[in-house]
Amino acid sequence: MQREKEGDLNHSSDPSENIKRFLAAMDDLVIPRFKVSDLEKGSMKTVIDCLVTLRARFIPNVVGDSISPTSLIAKSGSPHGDAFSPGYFSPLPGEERQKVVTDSKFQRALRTTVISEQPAALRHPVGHKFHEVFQLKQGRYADLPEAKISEMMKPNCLDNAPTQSLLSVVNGILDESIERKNGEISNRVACLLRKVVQEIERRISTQAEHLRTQNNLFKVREEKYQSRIRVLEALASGTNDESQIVMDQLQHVKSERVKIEEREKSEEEDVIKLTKEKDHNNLEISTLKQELEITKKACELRCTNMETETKSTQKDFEKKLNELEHLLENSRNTVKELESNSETKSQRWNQKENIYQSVMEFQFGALQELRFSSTSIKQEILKAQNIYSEEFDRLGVKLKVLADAAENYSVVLAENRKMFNEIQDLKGNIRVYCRIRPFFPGQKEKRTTIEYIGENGELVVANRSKPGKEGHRLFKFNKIFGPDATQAEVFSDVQPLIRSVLDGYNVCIFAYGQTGSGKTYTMTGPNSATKENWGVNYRALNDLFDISQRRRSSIIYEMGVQMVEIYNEQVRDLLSNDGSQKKLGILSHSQPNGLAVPDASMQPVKSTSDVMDLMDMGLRNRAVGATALNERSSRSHSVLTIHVVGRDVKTGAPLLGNLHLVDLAGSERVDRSEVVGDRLREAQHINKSLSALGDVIFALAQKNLHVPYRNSKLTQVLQSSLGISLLVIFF
Ligand SMILES: Nc1ncnc2c1ncn2[C@@H]1O[C@H](COP(=O)(O)OP(=O)(O)OP(=O)(O)O)[C@@H](O)[C@H]1O
Repeated sequence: MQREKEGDLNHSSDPSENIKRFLAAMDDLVIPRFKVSDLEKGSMKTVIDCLVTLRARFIPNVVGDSISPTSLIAKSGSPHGDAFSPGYFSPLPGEERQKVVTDSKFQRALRTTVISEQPAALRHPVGHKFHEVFQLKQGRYADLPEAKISEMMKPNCLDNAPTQSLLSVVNGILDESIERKNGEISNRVACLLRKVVQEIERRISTQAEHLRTQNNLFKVREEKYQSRIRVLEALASGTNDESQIVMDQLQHVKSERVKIEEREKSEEEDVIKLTKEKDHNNLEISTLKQELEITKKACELRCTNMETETKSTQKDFEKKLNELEHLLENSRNTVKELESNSETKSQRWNQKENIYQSVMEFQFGALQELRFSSTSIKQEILKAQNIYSEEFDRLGVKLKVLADAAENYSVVLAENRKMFNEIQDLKGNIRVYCRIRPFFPGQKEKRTTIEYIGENGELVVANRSKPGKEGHRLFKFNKIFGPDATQAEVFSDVQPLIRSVLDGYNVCIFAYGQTGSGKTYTMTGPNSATKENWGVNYRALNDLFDISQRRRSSIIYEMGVQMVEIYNEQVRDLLSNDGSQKKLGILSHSQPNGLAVPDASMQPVKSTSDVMDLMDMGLRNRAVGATALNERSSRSHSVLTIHVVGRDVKTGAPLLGNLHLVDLAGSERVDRSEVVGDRLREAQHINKSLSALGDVIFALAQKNLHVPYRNSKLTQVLQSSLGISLLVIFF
């Protein structure tokens, strides 16, 4: 085919040969083909199918009917168009295609006449005759023999004659008649002329018909093309929108590309950085590898050690395993024993279970009884509840009475307090008790000077150096405690006065006597005293806190302690923490709170133990010196003052009371103590202050207007309390 298209010069001039070559080409292309006999029979269906398939193979995009026969003719370009005539390529079916085939033959006839009339005329016998007619141009048509004209007049004789030849015949006849001047034409020529003209007319009408058909076809195709154009236009407009979207996308892609480029740049930088890091890491890895190598070697060494250890351990394990197996054997034996024991135990448990079962049954019976009794108890409880509610009502009434009584209690208490203190007053503001110290071990009791101890405080002391009445002296005291009197008995007479302190009175308790006469013993107690040996101080303080605790619902008390010593007419603080021995000043006028030495430390106390701790501290600080009479003789007055501040809970009225516990210095005569120098001076100060105290007490007892407080530091310190105090003096 290609060769045919390219106008291969080797093609044969024989059409049947050409058809064979065509069919061979079809076989090469594996296209279903027609047979030569089909062409001979005129059956065109297989031929057309073959050609359609061929066309579809080589021109796949062209629809069958879109190719006009003319275009196919032009394409074929073959001068031997019998096998490849335009009609064979036409897709028109049936009659129409047949027409086209016919028309094509006509056209071919016309064309061959116009373009190359000679070869067509040569191929057809009638054409040959027409050639001969044409050759008659030099002769005359009128002179044609009748037989020849008759042959030309035969039907179908002119069918294959070229139209140009026919027209030449007509022209020739007409020219010939014009040349004859008279215009006559023979009948034979006229018949020939008519025949030729009729053939020409027939051909023209056929051509016109064909043109009409073609025109219709073209119209139909035009409409088709128009609709296709519209579709394509629609598609083109759609394509515009799409192209716009594509442009946007392209823009977006460009921006994305820029971003990607930037990212690539940063990634490149990262890559550089990473490469550096990689180098660094590689370096580290190489060092690590070296370390690893070293470690590996060490590990190998360790492994070898461990292997040796493992072997030894394995041996140990094997030994232990043997031991364990032995133990296991023992254990098995034990288990067997235990199993037999457990068997006996289980039998015992079964027995016990039976016992428990019977006990349970008994308990169940008891439970039933308990249930009965609980219901009866419930009833009793209900009864009791009723009784209780009645009782509560009655109690409420009684409680009201009690509340009323409590209202009056504080009034009664105040009255009671007043009466109590009046009784104390009646007993005397100043009480002087005498306590006789027992003989020390080794002293002869026959050498006693005490002749008589009366019931009412009379004491007769014998002075054996003086004869007669002068040898006996009578002393009168509020009470005399004999050598056998206990600490508790001594305190019992003082005890009521402690209560008065909490009622707002000032109480002074002195211990007066010679060195070694038992002042400290009476006031404090012996060294490391037990509760039984406690002196007046401890017992008084204990009572003070006890009573204050009992009264806390009506009066709240706060207590503070001061402890000073008067040594050589100088006042020192015994409770100072810094241990300073600074001299303290004394206020000349009595203060409402009873504080005569304001600069002395005031330590708040909440319990007896607090005070005891402070007293221990004070006693340690107290100046103690040795004399011929007593190794532990104190030559200073110690004054322990408990300041009590009370506040009535209801009224808020304040209460101020002071308790002075005074352990006076030894009152022995100077000549007897056989002291000189500093000791003599100490003794003189002591005697002077004791004498001043005696004067003050005498003036108070006599109720003198003038009381000489200013004669000693001792009386000055106690001035605020001595005037309105209850005084107790122990001799
Ligand atoms: N009633 C008593 N019963 C038993 N022992 C006593 C009694 N009174 C005092 N003593 C003892 O007598 C000794 C002297 O007593 P204490 O120290 O109390 O005398 P003092 O008058 O305080 O002497 P100073 O003036 O030196 O302080 C102490 O050993 C004491 O235990």
